[in-house]
Amino acid sequence: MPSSAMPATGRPVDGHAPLAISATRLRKSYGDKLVLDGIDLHIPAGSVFALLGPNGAGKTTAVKILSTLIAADPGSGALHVGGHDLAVDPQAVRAAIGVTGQFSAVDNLITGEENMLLMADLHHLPRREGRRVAAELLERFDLVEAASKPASTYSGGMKRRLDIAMTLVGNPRIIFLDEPTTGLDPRSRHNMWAIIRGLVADGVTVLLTTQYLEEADELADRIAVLSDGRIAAEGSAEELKRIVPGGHIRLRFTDPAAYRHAALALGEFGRHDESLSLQAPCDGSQRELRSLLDQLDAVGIEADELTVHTPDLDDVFFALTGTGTGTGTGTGSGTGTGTGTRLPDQQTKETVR
Ligand SMILES: Nc1ncnc2c1ncn2[C@@H]1O[C@H](COP(=O)(O)OP(=O)(O)OP(=O)(O)O)[C@@H](O)[C@H]1O
Repeated sequence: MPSSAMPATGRPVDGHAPLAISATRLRKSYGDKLVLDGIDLHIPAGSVFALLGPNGAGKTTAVKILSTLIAADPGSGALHVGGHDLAVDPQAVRAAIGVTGQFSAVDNLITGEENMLLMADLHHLPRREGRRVAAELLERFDLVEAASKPASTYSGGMKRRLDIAMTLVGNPRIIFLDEPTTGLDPRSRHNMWAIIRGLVADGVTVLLTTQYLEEADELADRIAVLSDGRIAAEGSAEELKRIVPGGHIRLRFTDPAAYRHAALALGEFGRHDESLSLQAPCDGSQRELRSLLDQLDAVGIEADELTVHTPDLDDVFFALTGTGTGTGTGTGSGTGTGTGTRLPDQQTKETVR
């Protein structure tokens, strides 16, 4: 969507969805450390937007600013959330949003239900309404059985669910989720994804930060890759994957002679002598695959293993940060490894826009 079609007011233009969050030239430094170097974010209502980056990239800082917890630096452009100007009416922004941070808001000393009722009190819900909302959310987040037990006895996944349920007590239409699945096991992570999808189906806008490439790929309509305080690339997962040439076929042999013949037939590229494997660039299309197999057939060689790798977000990240290739993680569908791929902490920047 062109940025000219995205006003900061939250109103729709040219039939586009209204913007739930809009930030221009968002800047933040801590002392002489520049954390956000003038980033732009335009997030349509009812969508999931992922801020993706390694430790220290500035994801939490962006969330803290947009949720009014800390101020942006002077010199930042306009910042609007829920149609409200952060500089003019932070109270209205607070009323429109819910925030689940990396550090849980759950009080471990009281029960899940008491935590929920406390939130209902904070939102000034009448007692009966508070009980109704708490019961509904405990049910929705599969916490009915645990509701009368102290939160200290909950697993990490249960605590995270309670945390989000508490965030929803005020029925926010915009939710910030700061690394919602960090530290969760694969099952809890998938449960959390289902919860997030449910929120979006209800029309809620979600800004989530994550270090997991797979999570952004699974959930987000749009993804911004934060690198060195700037957005190195932004787009849908598919758009981002198109900017990198990560596709290849990997052929593995057990017979060294067959390996050498295949290497000669295919033009000696992508040799890994130790593992007796060859890697040939391929866009994953039937035509390219057939052509490569025809070349092998012509010299009467059969590989013992053949895998097709299509570009995934690993490739995007490595291309954007110039840290090598993310080969070997997305074999087959190219959509991840099942447990989530975490970004490396160290990166160097290479702008690809
Ligand atoms: N209050 C603070 N004072 C000084 N430096 C800070 C402060 N808060 C954050 N930083 C620094 O700003 C940088 C960005 O931190 P931030 O927490 O926004 O990163 P992040 O992308 O959310 O990382 P993580 O995935 O580890 O949470 C880091 O280098 C961090 O050390």
